[in-house]
Amino acid sequence: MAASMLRLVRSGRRWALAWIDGGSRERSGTQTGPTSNWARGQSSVAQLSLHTAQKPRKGEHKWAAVVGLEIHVQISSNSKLFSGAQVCFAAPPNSLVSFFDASLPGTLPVLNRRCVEAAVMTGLALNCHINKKSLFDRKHYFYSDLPAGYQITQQRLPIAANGHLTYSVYMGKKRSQMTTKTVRIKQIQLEQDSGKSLHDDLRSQTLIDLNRAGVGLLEVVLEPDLCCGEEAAIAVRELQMILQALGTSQANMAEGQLRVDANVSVHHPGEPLGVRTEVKNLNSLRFLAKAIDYEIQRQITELENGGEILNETRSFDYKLGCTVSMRDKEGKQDYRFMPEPNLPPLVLYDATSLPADADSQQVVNIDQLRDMLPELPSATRERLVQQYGILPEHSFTLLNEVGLLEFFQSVIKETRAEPKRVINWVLNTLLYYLKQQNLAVSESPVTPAALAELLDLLDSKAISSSAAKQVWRYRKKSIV
Ligand SMILES: Nc1ncnc2c1ncn2[C@@H]1O[C@H](COP(=O)(O)OP(=O)(O)OP(=O)(O)O)[C@@H](O)[C@H]1O
Ligand SMILES: [Mg+2]
Ligand SMILES: [Mg+2]
Repeated sequence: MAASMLRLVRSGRRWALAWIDGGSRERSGTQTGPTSNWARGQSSVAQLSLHTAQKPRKGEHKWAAVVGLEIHVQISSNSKLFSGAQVCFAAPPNSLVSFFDASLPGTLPVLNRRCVEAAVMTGLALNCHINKKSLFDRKHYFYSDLPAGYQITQQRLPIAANGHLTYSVYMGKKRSQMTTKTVRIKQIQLEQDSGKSLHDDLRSQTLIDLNRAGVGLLEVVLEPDLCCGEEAAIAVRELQMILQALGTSQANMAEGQLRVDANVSVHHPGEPLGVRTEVKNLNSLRFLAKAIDYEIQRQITELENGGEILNETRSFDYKLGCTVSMRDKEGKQDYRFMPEPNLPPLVLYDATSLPADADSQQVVNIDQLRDMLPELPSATRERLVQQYGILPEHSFTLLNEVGLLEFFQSVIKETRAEPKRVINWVLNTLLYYLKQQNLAVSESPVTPAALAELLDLLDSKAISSSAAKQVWRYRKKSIV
């Protein structure tokens, strides 16, 4: 035991004293021995030891990434969560601000029924338990675009909890096998959005726009069940389609109606989860996937080089393609949660609890909202497979590409050709071409009617398949 040292090492969020002998393996006072999980390397010191002194045995040093998302969804509503001020994207700064939104003393919150209904419908669509009683809390922090100094949210008892979201990914070596996966939903809470800070670098000043202050948000908190950037992006895309089908949010990421905070950690399979970092405010699926994958790689490299992961908040620099530290989270952020004194508990009803003399305008009835749920993307896909005999993976593509399902259905309506032939042309010819040209479906130079006509000619054997391809090439050239 020539070079033994007592070092402070980290295990998850805790610190402990451990012996490091000769840089090979650490021992702690409570758990010793070569097979102890704790000793096998949660800490950065242990990683360093294993890497410098011993060559890892095959398969011993695999890392697993763990990703949990917090998704902020702007509710589609004409007015804000607690005030009558209008909600509108890109209105002139500070033109949509009520006294309450600006936190003038003496103003009180009045809960927006539409936002509550949107939360219940979203919760039902995501297989959540809807709490018939939920509570509002104040979450305090200082930021110049938060005039009250706190955000009203649902910390203790949210409106919905314990749901799940199902999504499908391509797996296998050739990525040809579609697998259905599930991510658990911890909770959905109603909360206020903050205002916006506009930094004017020329004059070294920050301007505040309170139009967004108080807009109703749903925070959808996912359990840490995802494993990489691509999977996270697919799950968020599925959620986005569900919200759009419900009409509870337009969920347009470019307009900030859906923003994601990605929590990322790495650990060795079978060992406790690692320390997480949180990459804030990702507003595109591409950046979400990139930020997560970058962060996973950064953490692995950091740990393998003997460093440690701090529980910190980071942001994604999309120009450089990397994440950068914003602030250390651990210990510093105490939100001093307290019950919101100006809002009573939010009570919802269902058939079993609805009082006989209840005024339907004054109560929110969960069963009534369940009956109003529209067809959700998973059901639409199943219907398409059944109705048209197309492959399940084709039904995914039809829904994923904005406007493609409508295009496909318009062609179907106007042609005698078999749906299977239509789907082949829509996916392999039209979509392939649009992707090459970087065009949206709505920008397609070929209309559904033109494609239907072409497929009719093909169907009636008036033209051969190679002639149809020629017509296609000519048609798109003549229009572009
Ligand atoms: N070890 C971990 N690795 C990756 N993600 C994790 C890990 N532990 C928790 N998470 C994820 O972190 C998120 C925690 O979100 P939550 O809203 O509960 O708390 P918060 O981030 O501390 O608070 P805030 O809302 O202020 O950001 C969840 O999405 C959860 O799945
Ligand atoms: Mg959160
Ligand atoms: Mg968070």
